[in-house]
Amino acid sequence: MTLALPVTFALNPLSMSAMRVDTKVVMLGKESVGKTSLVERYVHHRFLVGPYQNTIGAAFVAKPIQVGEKVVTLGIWDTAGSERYEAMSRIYYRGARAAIVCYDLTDSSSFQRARFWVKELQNCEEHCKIYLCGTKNDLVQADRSLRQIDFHDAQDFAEDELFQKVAEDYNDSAFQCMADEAAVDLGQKKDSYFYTCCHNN
Ligand SMILES: Nc1nc2c(ncn2[C@@H]2O[C@H](COP(=O)(O)OP(=O)(O)OP(=O)(O)O)[C@@H](O)[C@H]2O)c(=O)[nH]1
Repeated sequence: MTLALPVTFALNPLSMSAMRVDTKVVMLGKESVGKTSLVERYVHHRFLVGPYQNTIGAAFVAKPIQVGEKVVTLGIWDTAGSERYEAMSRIYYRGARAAIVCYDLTDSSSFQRARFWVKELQNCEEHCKIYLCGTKNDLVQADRSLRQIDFHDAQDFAEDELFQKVAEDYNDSAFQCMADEAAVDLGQKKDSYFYTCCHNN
C-alpha cells in the first residue's frame, strides 16, 4: 500500500483546519534539544547538517502512517523551544492528543525544561498522552562522560508521575462515585500516560 507524501508548513494553527488529520501531536522541549531533527529524520529520512537554525513559532507537518490495515495521519506541530516563544507554544499544544516532550541527554537544564512542560500539559491538557524522549544518544554513546541525565533519573521521573497519576485518577474516580450519588456531572475522567524513549540520530 502506498502512503501520501508528507506535507510541511510553517504557519498559523488556525489556518490548518481545512487539512484532514486524524490526531494532533505536539513536539515540546528546550531549544536545540533536537525536536526538528527528530521530525525531519522520521518524516523526510534526513538529518540536516550545518549551522543550527532555531524554529520560529512552529512548523507543521502532516504524516500518514500505516497502522495495520489503516492509515493514520498525524498532524505534527514542531514548536520553538526558546522561552521567548513559550506563550505561542501554549497555543500549539491546545487540543493535542499526544505530546513528545524532548530533552537532550547531554544537557541537564533541558530535563528541567521537560519537567516544566510535563506539569503544564498535566494541568492544561488532560486528554493529552505524554511521551518523554531523551535525544542525542549518539553523543553519549561516543563519550559516556557527556551524559548529564542518568537513565534511572528519567525512568524515576516517568514512574513517579505515572504512580502519581494512578493515585490522582483513583481520587478523581472515588470523588466521581460520591458525586454520582449526589447526581453531579463532573465531566470526563483524566487520561494521561507516560512513555520514555531514547532517540539516536
Ligand atoms: N549529535 C546530535 N546532534 C543533534 C541531534 N539532534 C539534533 N542535533 C543537533 O542539535 C542542534 C539543534 O537541533 P534542532 O533539531 O534544530 O533542535 P530544536 O529542538 O528543534 O531547536 P529549536 O527549534 O530551537 O526549538 C542542531 O545543530 C542539530 O544538528 C542528535 O540526535 N545528535
